[in-house]
Amino acid sequence: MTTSPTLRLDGIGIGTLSAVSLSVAAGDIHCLSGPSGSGKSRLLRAVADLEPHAGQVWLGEVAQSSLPAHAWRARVMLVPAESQWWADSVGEHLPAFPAAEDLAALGFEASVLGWQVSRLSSGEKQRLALLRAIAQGPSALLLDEPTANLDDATTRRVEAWLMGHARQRGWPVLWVAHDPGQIARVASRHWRIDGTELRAEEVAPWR
Ligand SMILES: Nc1ncnc2c1ncn2[C@@H]1O[C@H](COP(=O)(O)OP(=O)(O)OP(=O)(O)O)[C@@H](O)[C@H]1O
Repeated sequence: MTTSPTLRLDGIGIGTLSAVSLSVAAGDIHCLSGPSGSGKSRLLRAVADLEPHAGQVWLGEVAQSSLPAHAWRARVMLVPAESQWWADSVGEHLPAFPAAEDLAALGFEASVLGWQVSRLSSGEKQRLALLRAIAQGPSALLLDEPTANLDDATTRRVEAWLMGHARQRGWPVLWVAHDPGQIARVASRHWRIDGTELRAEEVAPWR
């Protein structure tokens, strides 16, 4: 497998969405928007092999259907809007000690690893879910409104951090976003769900 694969959706059908096709190149970020309930999260779940769907997803030369679901999900990593936590402390969810620069970029010190999950705010959970996802060593990222609970300054920091990692590690990223400003800042392409279809939208020319 190549280290910097393209993520390709080929005729994905799920819920009311039919035959969604798009390609996200390595290191590139595409944003996905659309009205509430239009199917953004379900589309990401289909790409992550968490819901049955029509069509095929490719990561480079590897087809989703050729791998067990857990192996696919380890490569094509979904960070859902609401993260799940199963152990008591933050550190128990991480496979290794995170890089100091990643902790700092997300606004944490190393002591966060000893924090109880029950004390985390929504925004802390959201940032730590991102840290946990990248710690698994994915090859592609699916982000469902990853800054929804964050203030403006923190949002900008998280955007810069994600963009830097996507570029450096060659991840294709599919990112659900509602804010046109965010889409203009992070995305090279913008797809909008319109009924049963996905439409390409202009990305702001001043980007
Ligand atoms: N497993 C399922 N089976 C059937 N319908 C579902 C299932 N999961 C979600 N839905 C429905 O599919 C539609 C799309 O849901 P989805 O969560 O993808 O919306 P969304 O575009 O992400 O919305 P929002 O912006 O509000 O988060 C909704 O009407 C939802 O109720």
